[in-house]
Amino acid sequence: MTTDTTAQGTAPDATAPGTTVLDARGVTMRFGGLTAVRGVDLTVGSGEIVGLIGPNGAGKTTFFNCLTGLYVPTEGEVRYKGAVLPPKSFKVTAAGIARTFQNIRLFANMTVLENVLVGRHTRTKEGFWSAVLRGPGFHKAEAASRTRAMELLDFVGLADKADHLARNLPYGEQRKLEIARALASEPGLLLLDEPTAGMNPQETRATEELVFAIRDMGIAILVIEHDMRFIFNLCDRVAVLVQGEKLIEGDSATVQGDERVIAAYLGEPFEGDPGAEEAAEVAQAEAHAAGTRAETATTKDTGTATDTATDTATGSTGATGDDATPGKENHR
Ligand SMILES: Nc1ncnc2c1ncn2[C@@H]1O[C@H](COP(=O)(O)OP(=O)(O)OP(=O)(O)O)[C@@H](O)[C@H]1O
Repeated sequence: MTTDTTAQGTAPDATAPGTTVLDARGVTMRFGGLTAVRGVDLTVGSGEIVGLIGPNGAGKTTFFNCLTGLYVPTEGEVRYKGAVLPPKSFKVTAAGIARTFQNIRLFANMTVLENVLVGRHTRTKEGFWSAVLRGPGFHKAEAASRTRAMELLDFVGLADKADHLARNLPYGEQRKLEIARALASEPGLLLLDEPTAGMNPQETRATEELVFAIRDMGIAILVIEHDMRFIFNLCDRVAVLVQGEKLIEGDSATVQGDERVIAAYLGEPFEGDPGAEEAAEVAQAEAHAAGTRAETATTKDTGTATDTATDTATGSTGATGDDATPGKENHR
């Protein structure tokens, strides 16, 4: 991966230091009777990396969707560089906000380069007739787009795979390609939804470097992630959502030291805490799994390799289904 930001220069939509790039106020999103996000305020300034964390179902992705025009908030307002966001995702992208998705959304049968070129369409001014007639303006614009797309692939470390089909890339590289495609729209704010999900520790570390390099290009970043180490290493500020509401916001030390965050993620729940119910369910599943293992051990005189492998594969937490998927192991 290339992280030499001097080679990449400054992003076209970079903002002067100290400016508020994103200003979300009182964002509420209801789905029928369910309030997924309730009155959330959040700002992201230029040069900042802000983290958004919270247990499963806390409303993080819904909040992201409210920032990108996928959802129109039931209440509240979102401003990007002072202007209220348009209620359509392609207009939000054109305004300068790009995102990646929790579930990778690439064009699997297109090449790596073509995927990045798709991301550039909001930045090319050539119209329909220019494309049909393929005049000099079109060829010039196309060449410029390809050059920029290759620069971005070089930046994320995928230049040598430009001609590969996206579906043939390993999982970690598909995530990088998603980031390159998002950068192709030349954003001033990049929203990353679980960028390290499914990655091994080395890939996670490389992603951390990549995000710092993007920040150094002048792009503000808001990131959702369940990997706490990644978040606290990376972010200038972290906001915690629990049951749709912002529980706390602050620097890494403040958030890590907050007893409600510790209860929701790391330790014992305390009465009335919004994460208490979930933590209690996990504790119950752990107790159940421990009981089952103890019973198995007493009914068998000799342990076998199969027993050990099964215990390891199912995990000591008794996690199944979604909870056992990569990237979900830090949901506590
Ligand atoms: N389109 C929708 N219609 C109805 N309910 C929804 C919709 N999208 C999300 N929800 C609900 O809103 C709540 C918040 O979901 P959301 O996906 O935003 O949480 P999250 O914090 O991103 O969770 P995770 O960490 O598991 O991705 C959940 O109860 C979810 O079931």
